[in-house]
Amino acid sequence: MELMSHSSTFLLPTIPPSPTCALVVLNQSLPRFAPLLWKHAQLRLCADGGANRVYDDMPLLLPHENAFDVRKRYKPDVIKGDMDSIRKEVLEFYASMGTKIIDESDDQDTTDLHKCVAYIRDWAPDLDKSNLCILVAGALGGRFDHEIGNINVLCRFSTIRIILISEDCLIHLLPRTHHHEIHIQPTVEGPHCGLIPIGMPSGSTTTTGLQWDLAETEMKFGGLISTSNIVKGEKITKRSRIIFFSPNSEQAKVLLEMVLLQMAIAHVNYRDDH
Ligand SMILES: Nc1ncnc2c1ncn2[C@@H]1O[C@H](COP(=O)(O)OP(=O)(O)OP(=O)(O)O)[C@@H](O)[C@H]1O
Ligand SMILES: Cc1ncc(C[n+]2csc(CCO)c2C)c(N)n1
Repeated sequence: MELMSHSSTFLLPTIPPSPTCALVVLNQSLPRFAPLLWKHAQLRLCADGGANRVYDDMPLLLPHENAFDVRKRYKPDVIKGDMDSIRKEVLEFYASMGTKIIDESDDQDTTDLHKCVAYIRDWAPDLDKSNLCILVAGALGGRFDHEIGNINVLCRFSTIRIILISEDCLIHLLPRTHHHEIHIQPTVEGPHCGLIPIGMPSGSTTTTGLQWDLAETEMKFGGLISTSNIVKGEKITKRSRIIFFSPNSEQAKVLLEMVLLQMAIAHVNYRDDH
């Protein structure tokens, strides 16, 4: 089974050379490091009411700059959704600046995030999907039905790397088709993390690098799931690693949650000069 590497370099101020990043902004308060994610992304989308958040919150995150200048600079490439949440003035502002508006109000069976991920998938049909990473800002910590809907998008597009990000943590799927190596960025991530089986029990999982490692352990809802786990302390200058083996192809996909260090994120963001 192939090894898949994960590393949240998009949380650091230096631009990572790869992979290609797309950003989707959802309809929740922008995390304070939103300008950094925006800088790293080659394509920026707002899911319906997410456009209100960019319009309202970006100037608040950059209080020393003129609000109109900030709005002009942080112009989404695409606004897509069923358009029942975006304000008229916001729609008109971005439309007049050349943002592509895609109204899919006819589709009331998929979420606005789903619609945006489908757009990104089709945007670069020739791009090797292992080189694409979709960052989703504002995906967690809000309404529970929306949160679960956002997690369901990870499962529906399980061959695409999608990372759901909130102010406090980020989560991504560890597909059962691969072994996984997770590089922790100790200035912004950890030490807490969780491994959560999703969809069905995870028959047998093995990890190294955690305080409570799993050794061919079954995880399932109603049984053991790995919450409040800790990445084993390594020197802060050294990148920590978790190795995660999923040897049983019948087992569930597993969600990895990494807790984000608030202060360090703020520090990264303050140093960001866009
Ligand atoms: N409170 C929330 N928590 C988590 N995600 C959210 C929340 N609100 C919105 N989202 C995400 O942002 C996207 C766009 O939000 P928006 O409010 O425009 O959606 P919506 O479909 O109009 O929601 P609804 O009609 O259920 O209020 C949603 O598809 C969802 O992925
Ligand atoms: C069984 C079922 N439950 C809920 C909805 C409603 N719904 C799901 S996604 C969506 C679009 C939100 O922008 C809406 C309204 C549905 N269609 N089918």
